[in-house]
Amino acid sequence: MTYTGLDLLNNPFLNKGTAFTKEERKANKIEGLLPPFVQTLDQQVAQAYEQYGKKPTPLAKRMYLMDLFNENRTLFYKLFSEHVYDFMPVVYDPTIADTIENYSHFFLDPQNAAFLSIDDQEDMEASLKNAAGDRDIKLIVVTDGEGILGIGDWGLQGVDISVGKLMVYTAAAGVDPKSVLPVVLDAGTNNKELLNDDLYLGNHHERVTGDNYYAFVDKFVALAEDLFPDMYLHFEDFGRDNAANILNKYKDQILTFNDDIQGTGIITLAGILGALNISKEKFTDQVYMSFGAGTAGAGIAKRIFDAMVEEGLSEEEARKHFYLVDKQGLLFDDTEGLTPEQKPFTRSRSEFANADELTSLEAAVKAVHPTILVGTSTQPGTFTESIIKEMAANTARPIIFPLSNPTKLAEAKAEDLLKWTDGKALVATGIPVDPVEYNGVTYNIGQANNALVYPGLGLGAMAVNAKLLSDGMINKAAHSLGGIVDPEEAGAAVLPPVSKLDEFSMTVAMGVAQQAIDEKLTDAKDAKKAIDDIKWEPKY
Ligand SMILES: NC(=O)c1ccc[n+]([C@@H]2O[C@H](COP(=O)([O-])OP(=O)(O)OC[C@H]3O[C@@H](n4cnc5c(N)ncnc54)[C@H](O)[C@@H]3O)[C@@H](O)[C@H]2O)c1
Ligand SMILES: O=C(O)C[C@H](O)C(=O)O
Ligand SMILES: [Mn+2]
Repeated sequence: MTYTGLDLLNNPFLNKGTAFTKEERKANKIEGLLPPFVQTLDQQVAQAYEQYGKKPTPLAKRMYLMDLFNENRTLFYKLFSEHVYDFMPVVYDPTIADTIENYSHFFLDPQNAAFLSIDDQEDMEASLKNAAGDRDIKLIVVTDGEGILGIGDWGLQGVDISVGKLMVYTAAAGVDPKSVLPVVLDAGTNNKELLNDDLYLGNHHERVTGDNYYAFVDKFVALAEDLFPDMYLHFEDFGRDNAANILNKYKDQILTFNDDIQGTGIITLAGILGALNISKEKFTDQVYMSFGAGTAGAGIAKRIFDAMVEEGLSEEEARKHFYLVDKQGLLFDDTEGLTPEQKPFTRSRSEFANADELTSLEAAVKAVHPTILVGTSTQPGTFTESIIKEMAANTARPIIFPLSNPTKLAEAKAEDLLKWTDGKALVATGIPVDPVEYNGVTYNIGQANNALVYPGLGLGAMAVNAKLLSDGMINKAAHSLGGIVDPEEAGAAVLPPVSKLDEFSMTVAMGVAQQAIDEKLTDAKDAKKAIDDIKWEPKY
């Protein structure tokens, strides 16, 4: 289809704004619809960056960038690619949390998303077709908004996480923005604030659950597969009761990925391997404690467990290294309300003289002496000074990752963790953190956020159009992030810096694509060529 006139200027995938040449303006019936001076992309970028710099807050900056995104994707991504480090916390986490909480009130533009309602399922096929238009969709990020970051149920407003995750795919890994589709499944919301808000743009009823909910998800997956057969389907921020069920249902049938379970597992494993490169300790000697054992917490534990088994431990031996702490305290095999994902990692009460007292993180840390403590609890400030000092008293280089997002929910601040452990802690955080000065050393803080890995993983899998996302491909991604940071340098980070996100996304993509070829999950033969062929760059 050829777009001309205002249809062209209003199409963000094709619009070049003031960069349309005189010839293009004539040929496309837009002469006189733009100021006469023809700009280069670089001039447009300079102008946009100047305006960006004048916005007073991260939220104002994000809203300005979203305007740009709505107008002209090429310009948006050119600017983003030149300022990845600065823009990540503005475009993505943590600022995205503010726009999700206020989505209905801020609403201006649907951003080419598909809004699928459980109440209008007969429209689903048309909705997906309408949203795709004449674009060839290769990547969908879908959410139902029930477990947005750690801020809970935001119903339809969660669509912003689908849009935001996709932005990072393009900025980090060069996924063609024309080939992506953000989707929200609106099954209702249990957020009272939204249900009582006349301006809320989603379904004003409680969440539909059980068979009707799963039938809705099934219908979406089947239609999306049918309409877009080469698609990579990324699930994001589903609730704890559904996320793993959905992944388990589809992962052996289609090319699909759950970011909170698998992406977080990969980046946390990579961070632990990075930390052990610094401390020179052995992976299979570690004692792992998870605080918060929901979608992410249990997903991470499973990945670390699988890696220990790959290192040669039997499953039984490996299991002995894991301790999960959730609302109930340390999880035992007879604890009430265990999820299926928690069950493999529960302990027996007979292992402890004081098992009934292990109902808090502090008691569990005292009893177990973990060497690794990962927070995915959504409970801010819960890694207290006394807990961290207790941990540090029993291990030389405690590995401590407070991963709950956004910033206001983090279990601890990196600078406190370093101070409380006299610089010994090996820290990574979920959100970006500036380097910490302590006792004359500059500590770089790794960001253990799945955004460091899902773009490369997805690009690699999409480039070769893999049949499935295998454990081997996932494992390869986790092992692709080493070798970038010099572990001998004082204050070295446990993960590579976000400023090199585009570079190491390619390493991840190459590893993943090659693994798919080796496992015969694709007809492609040449990983590099497949990636070069699919990779998009922002230029006119
Ligand atoms: N850094 C990353 O890449 C990354 C990735 C995914 C999730 N996360 C963060 O992890 C957090 C959890 O996300 P999720 O998707 O697993 O959510 P979830 O709701 O599935 O899990 C949260 C878990 O924490 C538990 N919990 C709540 N209060 C607790 C308490 N007082 N003590 C102990 N446990 C408690 C809940 O029972 C639940 O099991 C969020 O803040 C999210 O932003 C970070
Ligand atoms: O969105 C993020 O920043 C990471 C993660 O997927 C989360 O849910 O917190
Ligand atoms: Mn998430």
